[in-house]
Parts: sequence; C-alpha cells; structure tokens
Amino acid sequence: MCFCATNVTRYFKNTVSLARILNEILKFSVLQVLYLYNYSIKVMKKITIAIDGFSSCGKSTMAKDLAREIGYIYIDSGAMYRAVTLYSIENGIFQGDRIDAEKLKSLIKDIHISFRLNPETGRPDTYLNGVNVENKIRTMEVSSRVSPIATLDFVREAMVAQQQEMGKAKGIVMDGRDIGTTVFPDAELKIFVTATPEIRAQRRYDELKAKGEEASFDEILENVKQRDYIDQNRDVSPLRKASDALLLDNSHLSISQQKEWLAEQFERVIKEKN
Ligand SMILES: Nc1ncnc2c1ncn2[C@@H]1O[C@H](COP(=O)(O)OP(=O)(O)O)[C@@H](O)[C@H]1O
Ligand SMILES: Nc1ccn([C@@H]2O[C@H](COP(=O)(O)OP(=O)(O)O)[C@@H](O)[C@H]2O)c(=O)n1
Repeated sequence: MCFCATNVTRYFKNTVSLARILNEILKFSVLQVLYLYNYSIKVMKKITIAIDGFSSCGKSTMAKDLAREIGYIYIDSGAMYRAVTLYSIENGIFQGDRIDAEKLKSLIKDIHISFRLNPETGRPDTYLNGVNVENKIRTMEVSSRVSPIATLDFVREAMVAQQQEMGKAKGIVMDGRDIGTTVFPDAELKIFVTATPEIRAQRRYDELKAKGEEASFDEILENVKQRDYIDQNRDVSPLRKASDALLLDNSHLSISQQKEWLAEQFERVIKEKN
C-alpha cells in the first residue's frame, strides 16, 4: 500500500486533485484520503485518542468506526473489566453480592485478556484466557456486577498496566471511564461523551432486542444509573471529564452525525501534529 500510494502521490503532485479523485471517483471518505496521503509521504505522526464517558452512550460505536477508518488499533477497556467480572462469576468470587476480593487478588495474575479481529464483523472480539467471550461479557448479569469489580484497586492496576502497554506505540483509540485521566493523561485527543440516562437505556434496550435477547427497559435504566453512580464515586480513578477533554452530548445526534464530528476532531488534531 505504501509503495503504491507513494507513486500515486508523486504522479499527481497536486494533493488537491488527488484527494478529489480518490474522494469522488473511488468514493474514499475524506478521512481515508487524508490518512492515505499522509501515510504515503510517511510524515503522519500517530496520536492517542481517549474516549471516556457514561455507560451506553455510544463511545465504542464511534471509537471502533474511527479506528477502522484511520487504521488505528481499537481497545474497549470496558470489555476488560467485563472479562474480569465474567471470570469472577465463573470462579466463585461472588457470594451473592459479596466479592471475595482476597481470592480475586490471588487469581488476578491468571486472568489473561486479549482482543482478536473477528473477520465476520470486522471488529475485535474479547478473549478471556484464550476463549472468545464477546457475547458472554455483554449479558445483564455481567453488566450488573461489573462496576463493583471495577472499583477494586488491584483490578484497576492490572488493567491499566495492560492498557498502557497496548498503547505504547500510539496509533490507538481506547474507550472507557479513565482513559483520558489515568491511562493516557497525555493523549492528544480526548473526548468525553454523555447523553441522558433515558436515551442511553433506550439505545441499550434496542441493541439487546435486536440481538433477540430478553430485556426490560426499566432494568436497563436502573443498571445504567447505578453504574454511573458507582463509576463516578469510587476512590480509584473515578469517572471524570479530563480538563482538556472535548465534551460531546450526543443525545440528539445520529450515529453518522457523531462519527462525522469525531472525524473532524481527529482531522484537526492530526493537522496540528503533522
Ligand atoms: N448517536 C446514537 N444514536 C442512536 N444509537 C446510538 C448512537 N450511538 C450509539 N448508539 C447505539 O447505542 C448502543 C450503545 O452504544 P455503545 O457504543 O455500545 O455505547 P458505549 O460504548 O458508550 O457503552 C449501541 O447499540 C449503539 O449502536
Ligand atoms: N476504563 C474503564 C472502562 C470500564 N469500566 C467499568 O466497566 C464497566 C463496563 O464498561 P463498558 O464500557 O463495557 O460499559 P458500557 O457503557 O459499554 O455499558 C463500567 O460501568 C465501569 O464500571 C471502568 O471502570 N473503567
């Protein structure tokens, strides 16, 4: 790709006409044109993109789309906390609502989380100790137990260390609750997303229904509010907007509108950095 792109760029010399052709004839998006052009002349400095915010507001939808379009790695940090929660459910860490933190602490080194691209969806699936748990971690049972697990300092320490390792080379879009504040405080682009609890619950409800799963709107709304409360009030890395994050309330934005907004922010920052 690099060889072809370099030659094409040399041939056309004029970036504007090249961009127009890629855009109008080959139907490349503006971002793809920008990325291809920068890639071709090998000057594009990769950045780190941190997307934080409240539960179920569309963070991963926009993060995944952007990452795919610009060729960055996408990491869903929430999936990692969900995987630890699933492990805890399956390994007797919960006694009713009580968490056996000592037991989990002694087992945490045995929890290995990774992501692999699913060729069918074109998106990364979550693996727990080598097993694909992408569907299992999205159940209401995991949703209702994940936030207390995510308050545990040794769990966060282990997850943050892995996340920082994944982002060492930049070129990463990560979404979660503490990415812009704790995991990558120096991220070049930080977004904080919010929407009303009712709208977020409706989006999650529609998603579960579309998957053919049993869902109660009231239960989801309660879960969304409860997780927001725990996430904002925990001692370690509580959910906060980083002071240098851009605020996006997407209550009344469509998926494509928010995608376009994020692409504009990326384009602006990447131009400043290159
Ligand atoms: N702007 C939007 N309008 C309507 N639905 C949306 C929007 N953004 C995301 N969604 C949908 O809302 C649900 C939750 O989005 P998701 O990206 O998983 O949220 P988060 O990562 O913040 O938990 C998904 O089903 C997604 O398709
Ligand atoms: N960086 C992160 C990501 C998630 N989490 C926790 O993990 C839970 C699940 O995260 P998620 O991103 O999958 O949640 P949804 O908004 O997708 O439902 C959150 O409610 C937080 O309690 C966290 O503490 N820190």
